[in-house]
Amino acid sequence: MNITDIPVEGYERVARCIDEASGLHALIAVHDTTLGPALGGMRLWNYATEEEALFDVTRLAKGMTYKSAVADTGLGGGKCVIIGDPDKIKSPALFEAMGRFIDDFGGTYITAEDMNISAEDLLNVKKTTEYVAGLDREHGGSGNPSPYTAYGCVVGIETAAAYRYGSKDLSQKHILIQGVGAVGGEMARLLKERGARITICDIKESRVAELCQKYGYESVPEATHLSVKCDIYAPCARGAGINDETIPQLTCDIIAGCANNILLEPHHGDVLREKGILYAPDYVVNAAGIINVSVERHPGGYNEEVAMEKINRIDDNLTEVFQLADEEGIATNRAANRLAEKRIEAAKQLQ
Ligand SMILES: NC(=O)c1ccc[n+]([C@@H]2O[C@H](COP(=O)([O-])OP(=O)(O)OC[C@H]3O[C@@H](n4cnc5c(N)ncnc54)[C@H](O)[C@@H]3O)[C@@H](O)[C@H]2O)c1
Repeated sequence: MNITDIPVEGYERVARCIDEASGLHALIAVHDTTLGPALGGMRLWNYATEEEALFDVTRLAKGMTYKSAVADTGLGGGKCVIIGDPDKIKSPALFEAMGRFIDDFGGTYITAEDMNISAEDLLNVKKTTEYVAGLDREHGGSGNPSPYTAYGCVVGIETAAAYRYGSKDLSQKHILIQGVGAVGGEMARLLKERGARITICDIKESRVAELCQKYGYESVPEATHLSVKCDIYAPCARGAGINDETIPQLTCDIIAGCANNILLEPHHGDVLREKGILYAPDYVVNAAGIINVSVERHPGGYNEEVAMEKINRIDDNLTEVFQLADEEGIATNRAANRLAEKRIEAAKQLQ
C-alpha cells in the first residue's frame, strides 16, 4: 500500500492511496478539524481521472466543514472517494485496505456511508479501523439517517414559515415536493400530518401513484411541476434545480428541501433574495443526518433523545442564518457560509 500526501491550499491534509493487491485507488481530504474530527461519507464513483476525483473530494470535504459548523455537531469536515466502477471493484479486501488508509489519518478523519457505499461495505472497513460511523443499530451505530433528515427538513420548513409568515402553522399552506424518495416521501407524510396541502412529483410514476393513493396527496408530472402555484417548494431529488431557467417559473414564497446543492451557483441565492423568495440553505436544513451520526460520539454512545434534541436546534440555526442575511443584506446561502466561518474563527481564537 502506497500513501502519498497531495498538498492542497486551505486543507489540513489530502492524501492518495494506491493498493495494488486490492485494486484500491482512493483519496481522503480533511478540510478543517478546528471544531472536531472531520466526519464525511465515503463515495465510490467511476471518475474519469484522479483530477476529477480530487476536485470532488475537496469540494465535498469543505462542504462538510460548513455543514457541521452551522449544525453545531462538534465535528470538522472531511470526505473520501474511491475511484472505480461500483459494479466491478467492490471486495472485502478493497474495503479493508480503505480502512488502513483511513487509520493512517489517526482519527482526524471518520468515515460514513455515501453514494454507492452500503452499511455492509462499512463493516469491512471497520475490520481495519475504528474510525467508522453510521453503522446499523445492531452494530452499535445510529442507523438509517433518512427519517431524521426528513424530520429536520420539516423543522426547517416550519422555521422558514415562521420567518416569512409569522407562524409555524402549515395548515393553510400548499407545499410542492419534487422527489419523494427516502427523505421526500417521509417529509410529505409529516407535512400532511401538520395539515398542509401536499402536491408531489417524481420521475418514478409508480411511487407517486402509491403515495397519492395511500395519503391522498395531489400530483403533477415532473416536467411541468413548477407550473403549480404553491407557498413552499421543497426540492428533494437532485441538486442544481434552482437556476436561470427555473427561477422565472417559481411561484413560491419559500424554498426549503433536502436535496444537496439546490442552487446551481451561489449567485442564484442573490437572485432569489431580489425576487423576495426566502431560501432556506440546503445544508442547514438537511443537516439532521450528520447531527444524528454525530451523537454516536457522545459519552455512552448513540442516544435518540439526545439526537432529536440537537435536530430540533435546526430551528435556531436557520433563524440565525435568516437574521444574519437580513442584517447584512446578503443572500441566505452566503449568510450560512458566513455563520460557519464565524463559528470556526471563534473556536480558533479560543484555542
Ligand atoms: N438521505 C439522507 O439522509 C440525506 C441527507 C442529506 C441530503 N440528502 C439529499 O436529499 C436528496 C434525496 O435523498 P434521498 O435519500 O431521499 O434519495 P432517494 O434516492 O431515496 O430519493 C430521491 C427521489 O427523487 C426522485 N428523482 C430523481 N430525479 C428526479 C427529478 N428530476 N424529478 C423528480 N424526482 C426525481 C427519485 O426517483 C427518487 O424517488 C439527495 O439530493 C440527497 O443527496 C439526503
